[in-house]
Amino acid sequence: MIEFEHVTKSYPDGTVAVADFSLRINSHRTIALVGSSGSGKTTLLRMVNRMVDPTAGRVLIDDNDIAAVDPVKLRRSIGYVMQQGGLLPHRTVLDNVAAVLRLNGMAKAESRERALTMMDRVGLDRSMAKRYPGQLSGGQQQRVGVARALAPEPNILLMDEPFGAVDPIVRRELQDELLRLQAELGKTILFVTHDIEEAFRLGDEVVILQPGGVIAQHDTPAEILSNPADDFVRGFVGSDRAERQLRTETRNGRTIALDADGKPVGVISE
Ligand SMILES: Nc1ncnc2c1ncn2[C@@H]1O[C@H](COP(=O)(O)OP(=O)(O)OP(=O)(O)O)[C@@H](O)[C@H]1O
Repeated sequence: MIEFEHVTKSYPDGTVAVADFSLRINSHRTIALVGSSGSGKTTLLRMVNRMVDPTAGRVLIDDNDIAAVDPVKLRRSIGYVMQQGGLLPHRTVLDNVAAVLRLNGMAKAESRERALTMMDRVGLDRSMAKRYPGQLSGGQQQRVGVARALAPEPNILLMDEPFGAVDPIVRRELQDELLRLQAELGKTILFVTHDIEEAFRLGDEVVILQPGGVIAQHDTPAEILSNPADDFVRGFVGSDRAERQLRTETRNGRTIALDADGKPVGVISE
């Protein structure tokens, strides 16, 4: 369990990135933090592995205040996937995936074996192991990033816009892959995105942020769509948009879903 208790982060230049933010994240859940640029998402995520320390308030993991935990040790125990993958360009894929294992003192042969298994897990062919990150597609690089984060078997996975830089089709594939992995692994995932569709697809719960890390709504996707807290949320999730306003119609004996413009978007299965 991760708990933010009244955390504030102000930077020396006076910017208050997050003010009095509280949130409890239960274990084995995927929480999507979504908000526009500058709403404090990255700041909050980085508080969990102490890449950012709050100026006030506390962050607890399993009831322990992480301010008392050595930051390097903490970072090695928590998976972290960044937008651009953050891979080491002059190290092979295999060495990238094995990097934290080696830092944690695992023997070379064992770490390489574990790294290959992780590559299998995330759907990367073993033939990629000897390549360098620059020789991979954007989607493959993100898979390497996920494999590397998962290799030390962390309980917590932090993901900061991990699929933001890939095209929509690959993005969808990577989202599916993450859903599949999560069903298998049951990690506690904190996922940052500015894309509400992605948040709804991946999050068991979604936290919609306003600037300053103010929580506009924290709920399940279904609850947010059916019961938006206010106009800000309504606008953010686009519940007034034509593609969200679905109606059904029966054609050729089947029930199809149409958006507000009458465009068919799917079939209702009985
Ligand atoms: N080192 C820093 N010094 C001063 N201000 C900062 C610093 N880092 C972040 N900020 C400010 O804090 C606020 C929140 O930034 P943060 O990166 O957490 O937002 P975000 O929601 O992740 O944005 P994005 O989606 O653009 O990444 C912004 O106004 C940003 O300019």
